[in-house]
Parts: sequence; structure tokens; C-alpha cells
Amino acid sequence: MLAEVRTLQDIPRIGDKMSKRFVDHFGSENQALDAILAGDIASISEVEGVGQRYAISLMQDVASRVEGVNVSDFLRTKESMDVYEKLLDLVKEFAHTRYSRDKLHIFFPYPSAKVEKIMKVRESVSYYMETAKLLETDETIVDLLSKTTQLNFKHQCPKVRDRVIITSDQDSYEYARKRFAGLVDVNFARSLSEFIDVSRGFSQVIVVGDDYLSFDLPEDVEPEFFSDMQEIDDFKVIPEKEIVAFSRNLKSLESSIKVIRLLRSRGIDFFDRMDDDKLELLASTLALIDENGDIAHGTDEEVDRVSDAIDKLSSTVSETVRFLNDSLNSCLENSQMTLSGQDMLKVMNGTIELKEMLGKKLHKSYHSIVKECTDRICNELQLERKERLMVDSLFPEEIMHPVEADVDKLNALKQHLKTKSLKRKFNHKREVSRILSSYREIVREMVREVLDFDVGFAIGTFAQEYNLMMPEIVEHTGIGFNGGRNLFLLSRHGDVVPIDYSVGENSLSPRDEASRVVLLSGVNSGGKTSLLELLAQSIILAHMGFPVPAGHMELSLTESMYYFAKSKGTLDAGAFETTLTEFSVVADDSAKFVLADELESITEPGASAKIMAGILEVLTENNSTMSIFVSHLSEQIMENTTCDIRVDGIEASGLDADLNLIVDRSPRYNYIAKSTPELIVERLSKKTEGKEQAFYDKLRSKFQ
Ligand SMILES: Nc1ncnc2c1ncn2[C@@H]1O[C@H](COP(=O)(O)OP(=O)(O)OP(=O)(O)O)[C@@H](O)[C@H]1O
Repeated sequence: MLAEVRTLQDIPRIGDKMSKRFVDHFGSENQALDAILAGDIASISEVEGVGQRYAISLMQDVASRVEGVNVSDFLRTKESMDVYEKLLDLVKEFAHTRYSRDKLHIFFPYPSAKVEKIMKVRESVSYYMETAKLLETDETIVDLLSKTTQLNFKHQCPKVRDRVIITSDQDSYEYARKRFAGLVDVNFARSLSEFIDVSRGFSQVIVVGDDYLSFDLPEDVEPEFFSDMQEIDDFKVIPEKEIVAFSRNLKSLESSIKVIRLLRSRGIDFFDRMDDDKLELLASTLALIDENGDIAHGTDEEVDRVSDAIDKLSSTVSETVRFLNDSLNSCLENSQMTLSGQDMLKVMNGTIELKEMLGKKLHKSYHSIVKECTDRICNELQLERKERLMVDSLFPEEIMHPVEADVDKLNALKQHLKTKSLKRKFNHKREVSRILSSYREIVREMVREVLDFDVGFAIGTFAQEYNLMMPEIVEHTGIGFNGGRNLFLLSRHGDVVPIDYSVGENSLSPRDEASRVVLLSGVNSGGKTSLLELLAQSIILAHMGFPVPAGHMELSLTESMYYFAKSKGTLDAGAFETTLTEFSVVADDSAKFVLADELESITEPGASAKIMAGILEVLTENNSTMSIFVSHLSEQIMENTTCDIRVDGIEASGLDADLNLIVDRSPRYNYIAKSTPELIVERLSKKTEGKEQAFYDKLRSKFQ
């Protein structure tokens, strides 16, 4: 049943409690619905109490509600579902993000009734196959996509401790406290002196109201006045709030921008909601901040100069003090002082202290050493005039030995530099924040689009890597292909023998041969199971709108597919009954593929040949069904039916020099191939010796 999903409650699995968790996680019901309808399985899995499995089945529920179709509508048996999941695993290897790995689950095979949907996916996948070809040699795209993650806007902006809002108006005070709670201090000043005291504790002071505007304020108090709090934008007071949302997502934003630039440079239209100018403005604004939301080094020479000076101040001063004392020591060691008789008399009668006299004599040398050292500090830290004056006051005028830097003065210089840096950064942050605030919504879409590109690109690269081709959808019931390659074998071995085969009506079927019900006989290890699996893979991929592993393939769409894989071990009576029950449904007249592998193991050979003959007879009655049954009992089955069932065969002609079977992997039409177990026995005999070989020889003689 088709239905729209307008609220979270429209989704069967989401009740009140779960709905609340979704809203908490995504911020609003709309954003939660957005994620669900966009198939964002990765984000949905992160909702409290929702894992990946649950998120996938939730998406499938939504798809079945919106599109009226479910994954199990086409895939009717557990084994067909297994093949589908293994195929998805193969595609996932080409995804570069968790988002796309998860989102690939939204692709599943559709029944023929949904041919429009299949065609829509084919169109999009074909586009991505072209794109993958175009970008085949590009290593950077892979690297950039791998660095892209979903944006997380849930980061809290930490309180800014060096900024204060001061007001003497009660309403403004209440309002500011509410609006900027936890972000900046808000103070109520009853008097000018209180206002000045508070201001001195912060490097950025925002004053609301004009009460103190006309006063001459001390030099170290430099507030910024606003008359109405309500009219100040957030970015003016707390630019960090907007910046943090971007800085914490910087890597992902930057890689997304680079992906867009790269795609556009290759002539691929991408994300046209943001033109080049807007993209470059975003890029250049983001380049101004670092991951902590601070103004990035290299943005402003003055900020860099002051920040470097702050970083190096303590070490430069202590090194210079060491140098100063060393220089003073060696100056003293190399000095001589000659006292005149007059001087001696002054010392003797106490008019002057010897130390004082010493100071006078050394005054020049001391000052020139101190001057050399202050110059050194100023140059090393690239200080400016006012800062230089502060450095001059670090060392005492009077000779002191050993010399020490004045700690209070040093702290004052440091504070001065810090305030300067913070003020300058604050202005930059305001501009950055102002620009970024207009990007908040669109960057969400931008990154989502890049992540969605990775979904399509994974499918395109998967197709490119395995040399897949879009199958031709034909009207008449049939499937036929040249150069078919089983993807599971291919991914394991890297190489397989391509197969040509056809069932039903299509341009690849042998002349006058359009049987839709086929028995596939043949040698052990000849590749029957692999061929059946290749058919299952191709049918599933084709119904997903994906390309298939063949040079050329034609197939008709069906409503469903039944794949019964070979059973492992002997089945008990209960299992026999279950298998028959499963088969009873194939008797309806809908179009379907039925693939069965060695069904004979469900019961003893004589009885199973009869049962299989019966099943095949039923299947021949349906003109829109294609059935391929692998069996070693072809002859017995044919003895039990008069129906026109074709038997094809994969035969081995012997063993090669390395004792491998020489097999033509493509079945011969209308040909009952022998199972030729004697070839396996021969191989075992040739590979062994002694008693073991004698045993195999004994078995071999039975075939002669
Ligand atoms: N097209 C192929 N190209 C290369 N190797 C293949 C191909 N098909 C099958 N093989 C190899 O042969 C092995 C046996 O294939 P498979 O199990 O399909 O044979 P089978 O005919 O079903 O055998 P059995 O009758 O014993 O069940 C595979 O594991 C694979 O290594």
C-alpha cells in the first residue's frame, strides 16, 4: 500500500518513545524525517536504542510504505537474500565512508511491476559508471571522500571568559542573562566605579545603554557601546557560538569543498545550489579558523606577531636575564677601579658608601648591557613602541646583582599582549561568524550531497572494477549472456573462465531453442553451482537497476526470484516437507525465476527424480517463468516426464598435465553431460602412491 510519510508516527516501528529519541537526536522532527527519507542509515543507527540492523529494517519499512514494495517481495528464499547481501558486501568494499556503506542498503531488487523504479536507478547508476570511468586515475578523490564525515552541530560553545556584557538597565540585564546564559558573563553596574572595576577584569567589554558613554574612562578600559541589546546580532557578542559549529566539522567541510572543486574541474555538474563564488567565500572563510575555533595562524600578521610574542615571552626573558648576568659578571671580573685620594677620604668619613661609588663607576657599563638585553628581547619578540617601553621597565635603573626581571612588569606586558591579541581576534571572529551564519543550512546539504556522491561513486567503481555492463531488458521471457563471470569467484580468485549461456527467448539463445525450463547436468566440480549463482547474481543486480557481470546480457524482468541452494548434508523428513511447501508457491502464474541446485538431496534418488519431474512439469505450464535446475539425475528425471524440458550439460574431456579437469565451463545445449566421477578418481590415483593409490585404482577399475 502506498502512503506518504509526513510525521515520525507514520512509520510503523516508531512509537512515542522512539519518536522522542529521534527528535532529541536530530534536533527536530523535520530533520529526523529528512534523515529517514534520505536513507541516512548511518545517522539513524546513532539514535539511542537503534543499531545498524534496526536502522536498515526501518529504512526498508519506510521504502515499503512510500514505494509499496519490500526487499522480500522479489527475493523469496533465504538463499536469494544471502546472494543479495553478499553482493552488497562486494559493493561496500568500494565505499569510502560509513555513511555510504550503510546507505547502500537502500538499494534492493524490485519486482517487474516497479519497472519505472528500476529504470530510474539504472539511469543514476549509469551516470555514476561514467563518472567512475572519468575519475578512474584520480587518487585524490578517494582520499578526500574518506575524510568526509557527517556534520555534527551538537557541539556546545564553551563559555568565553575574557568577555563581559555590562549594563545599568534592569531589563537589558535580564534579557542578556537569558539570551547569553552560559556563554558570557553579564554584569549589572550600579555606578561608574563599579563599571570600571568590572571592565578591568575582562579584555572585551560590551556595554549596553548610554549611561557611561559621556565619561572619560581610564586608558585601560576600552568598552564597546551598544544602545539596544535586542538589536545586536549574536555574532557581535558571541561569534564563537557560530564558529564552533564549523570549526568542529572543519575537516569534513574542507574535504567536501575540495571534492566539489575537483568534480567541477572535471566538467561534472555538482551541487549547483552553491555557485563557485559562494563556495570560494566559504573556503576562504573557513581557512581563517582552526579546529578549536581560534583564528588560524597565517590569517593576520599582527595576530601572529602578538601570539608568537606571548608564546616566546617567558623563555626569551629568562634566557636574556641569564645572558645579562653573565655579561655583567665578566664585565666586573675584567674591571679595575682606581680610587683617588678624594674618594678614599669620602669613603673613610662616611659621606659615600663604597657600593655607591662602585655603582657610579659601573653605571655606564651596566646600562649599556641592560640596553643591549632589552633590545634583544624587543627584537626577538618583534615588539612595537608601547610594548618596548614596557620591556624597558623590566630591569631596575639602579645596579642590581644578580639582575632579575620585575615579575609584575613582566605579567603586565604579557597581559597587555594577550588583550591586544584577543581584541584583534575578536574582530576577525565577528567577521568570520557573520559570513558563516549564512552557510549553516547549506553546508549540511553540501556535505550530505558529497556523501551521497560516495554512494553512487561506490557503485560506479564497483562496476568499473568488475567490468560490469548494464543488461538489456527484453520483452520475451528469457535470460541470455556472453562472457558471464561469477562475481563471488571473481572477487576470490581475481580471474574466471567467462561463460555463455541462455535460457528462454532472447537474441543469444541457440536457433529454435527457447526452452524456459532447463535441467543442468554435468561433471563434478564443472561449475554448475557457480553458473547458477552467476544467474542469481545477475538477476538480482538487474532488478536492482545495477549492471551485471557479463559482456552482454539480455533478460526479461520478473515479479520474483526463488533460489534454492544445494543443501549441506542429508535432509530429514521434516526438511523434505518444508522444501516441498516452499516449492508449492512456485505454481502460481506470476513471472519468476526459479533456480534450484541439486534438489535431489531432499530424499532418496528414485523418489526425488519423480518429485523434480513433477515440479518441472508445473513450471513449464507458466509461460513467464524461467527455471534452471542443477541435477545429477537428469536421465532419471527425463524418464519420469513427457514434458518438453531441455537438458544442458557441462562436460569434462579429461585431465590436463597438472591433473586439473579440462572443462568447457559454458554448458552445451540439449546435451546430457556425464558426471564423470571416474575423472576425479583418476586424479586421486595419479596424485597418490602405495596403498592409497591401490585403493583408487580399485575404484577406477569399476568404471572400465
Ligand atoms: N567459470 C569458472 N571459471 C573458473 N573456475 C570455475 C568456474 N566455475 C567453477 N569454477 C571452479 O570450479 C569449482 C567447482 O565449481 P562448482 O561448485 O560450481 O561445480 P559443480 O559443477 O557445482 O560441482 P558439483 O557437481 O560437484 O557440485 C569452483 O569452486 C571454482 O573454483
